[in-house]
Amino acid sequence: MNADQLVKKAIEARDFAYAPYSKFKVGAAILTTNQKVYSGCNVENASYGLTNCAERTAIFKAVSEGESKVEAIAIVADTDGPVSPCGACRQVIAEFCHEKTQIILANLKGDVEVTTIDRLLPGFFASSDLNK
Ligand SMILES: O=c1ccn([C@H]2C[C@H](O)[C@@H](CO)O2)c(=O)[nH]1
Ligand SMILES: [Zn+2]
Repeated sequence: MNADQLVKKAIEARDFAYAPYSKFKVGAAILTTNQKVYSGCNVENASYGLTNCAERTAIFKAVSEGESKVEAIAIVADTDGPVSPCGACRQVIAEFCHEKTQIILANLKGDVEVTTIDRLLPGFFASSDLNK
């Protein structure tokens, strides 16, 4: 599964976004080190703060099925440039990625930026920071 294919999966997942409040639909798809693919969309709630972003939906689906090593993640929204994941999702991605995990930021126009967690969230809090 290459980057283009993963973006396509994210676009497909975006169609399932439950975003009646913001109307801002987001899709995500991840490829695990075992070559499994999991996708997700944002899921909003009338109690707005309970909203779950697309990236976290996809990652939580994978982890809850025993796949917790992310090799690549694609995120897509209808933005001017490649979508920018929120801070909470950056921290969750950091938990399950490695330093070379491809983080593919895209939009519906076909703009694509491939980046890494060190660029998205420098100095992220990690398990190595615990118990010091
Ligand atoms: O990277 C992002 C940014 C926002 N959202 C969702 C949360 C909310 O449902 C809507 C507007 O913030 O977009 C995501 O799913 N991923
Ligand atoms: Zn988020």
